[in-house]
Amino acid sequence: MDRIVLIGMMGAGKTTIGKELARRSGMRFVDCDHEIEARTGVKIPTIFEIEGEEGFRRRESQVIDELTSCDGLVIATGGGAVLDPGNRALLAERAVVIYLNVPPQVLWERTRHDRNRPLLQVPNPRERIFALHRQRDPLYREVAHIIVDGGRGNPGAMVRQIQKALENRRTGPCTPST
Ligand SMILES: Nc1ncnc2c1ncn2[C@@H]1O[C@H](COP(=O)(O)OP(=O)(O)OP(=O)(O)O)[C@@H](O)[C@H]1O
Ligand SMILES: O=C(O)C1=C[C@@H](O)[C@@H](O)[C@H](O)C1
Ligand SMILES: [Mg+2]
Repeated sequence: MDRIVLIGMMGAGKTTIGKELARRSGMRFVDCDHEIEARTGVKIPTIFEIEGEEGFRRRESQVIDELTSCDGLVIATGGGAVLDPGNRALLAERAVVIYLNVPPQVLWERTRHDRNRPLLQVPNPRERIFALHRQRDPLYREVAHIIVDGGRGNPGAMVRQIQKALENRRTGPCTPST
């Protein structure tokens, strides 16, 4: 299937890894968050302010439906894309879904200085990351065809690991001939 979707928490590396994976695979990279910002002409925190999380999620589902209908794309989803059962079904059916699994402490270290994540604008953002991770980890696993440990290793090494896993899916794991 000529369509790859990256899922995982805020800060898991979906944008970083997705861009590099697309470059090396001769595919086009698209980021659902950026697509929503381009269509609305405002940043995500502004959408949350005006339309609430519910309004943002409606836009997110629309973009997921459209992008997963196009071929040749590496798609980075927003961290909450798997919350909606309809999104989960579309993703699992239409794409090879890769979960970038990163421990919450690492996610916290990567996102702590970023102001562009409305769900982290709370008195204790670290606790929030841990809670979101507990809630979402089972959903990411439910949808994923491939799970990669994204907490260690530089992005280049992770992309190679993903390419190998994709190749194994296509051809089956290599078994020694007797
Ligand atoms: N494998 C990695 N090793 C070290 N740092 C990384 C790795 N992957 C990403 N990072 C860094 O972590 C930060 C978050 O990465 P990125 O923006 O790609 O995450 P994301 O999953 O797209 O987050 P969001 O859901 O908020 O868009 C960036 O500063 C990036 O440089
Ligand atoms: O984890 C989430 O629910 C979110 C993650 C970001 O990618 C954005 O999609 C938005 O900030 C919501
Ligand atoms: Mg991103």
